[in-house]
Amino acid sequence: MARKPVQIGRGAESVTVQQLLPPSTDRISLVMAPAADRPGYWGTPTSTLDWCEENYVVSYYIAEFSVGIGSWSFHMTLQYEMQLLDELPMIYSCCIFVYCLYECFKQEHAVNLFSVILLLTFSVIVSVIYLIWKEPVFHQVMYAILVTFLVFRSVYIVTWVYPWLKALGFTSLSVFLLGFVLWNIDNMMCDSLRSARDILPPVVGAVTQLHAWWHILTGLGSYLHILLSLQIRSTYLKHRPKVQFLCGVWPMLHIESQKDS
Ligand SMILES: CCCCCCCC/C=C\CCCCCCCC(=O)N[C@@H](CO)[C@H](O)/C=C/CCCCCCCCCCCCC
Ligand SMILES: [Ca+2]
Ligand SMILES: [Zn+2]
Repeated sequence: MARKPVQIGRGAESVTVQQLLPPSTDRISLVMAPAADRPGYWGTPTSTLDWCEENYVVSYYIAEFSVGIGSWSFHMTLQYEMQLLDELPMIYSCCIFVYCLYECFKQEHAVNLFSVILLLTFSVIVSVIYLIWKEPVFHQVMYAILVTFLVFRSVYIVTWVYPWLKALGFTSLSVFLLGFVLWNIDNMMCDSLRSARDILPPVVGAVTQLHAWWHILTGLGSYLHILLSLQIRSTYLKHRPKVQFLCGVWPMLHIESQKDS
């Protein structure tokens, strides 16, 4: 698991071990031992998770560099409210993707009220439980369940319905799973990674921020998964979708306008 903030005391009066040390200790520790967290603008972390990336080492205002508005606010501040902005939308967006992929072979404009209510209820229950029981593993398991539903449905569709979409489906899955592997290594081998960063040149050290790779790879994997969902749905609706590569590298979906058909 990611490290939980080491805290002395509770609430507003609490301080981290690092804050009790004189500023010079911080600098010495950079040479003598794995780089340590520093105090920063946003105060003591109140989030229930604190990732392996050393806090406030690059900027006094940013605890951890990251991506996306919710994730960026969480990593920048390590405040509990911002953590919710990062984590709860994962559940909501994943529920939307589950709905799309399980309802993709329905007529245009059809709405399955039962699925909508089921997924809405799931989202509300997960949110309420997570607001009361601040256990990150609970959120992670709920998210993993939703991703597993997506994986099984995608594998079914690319195996039995549209086999020509196998490459896209399995690329999306592999990229996402590679991100998950790196996320686990970052959590389990944090001390070794921090020690390595102490002796590596800064640019090489930055590449060992595996949580950042998790964000890059899940971002890419999710993008490819959305592309796959769009392909499936528009193929079903006979819109003749085609994956085209912007500048020869970036995959995008091209759908011919209705009057061309
Ligand atoms: C067939 C391909 C499947 C791809 C699925 C794509 C699903 C996309 C769904 C939502 C997109 C949002 C993802 C962005 C997440 C950004 C937020 C984030 O990473 N926050 C972290 C902190 O910054 C957060 O705390 C991390 C939580 C990690 C939870 C780990 C979940 C485990 C995933 C399990 C995968 C199981 C695969 C099972 C295969 C059978
Ligand atoms: Ca950290
Ligand atoms: Zn993150």
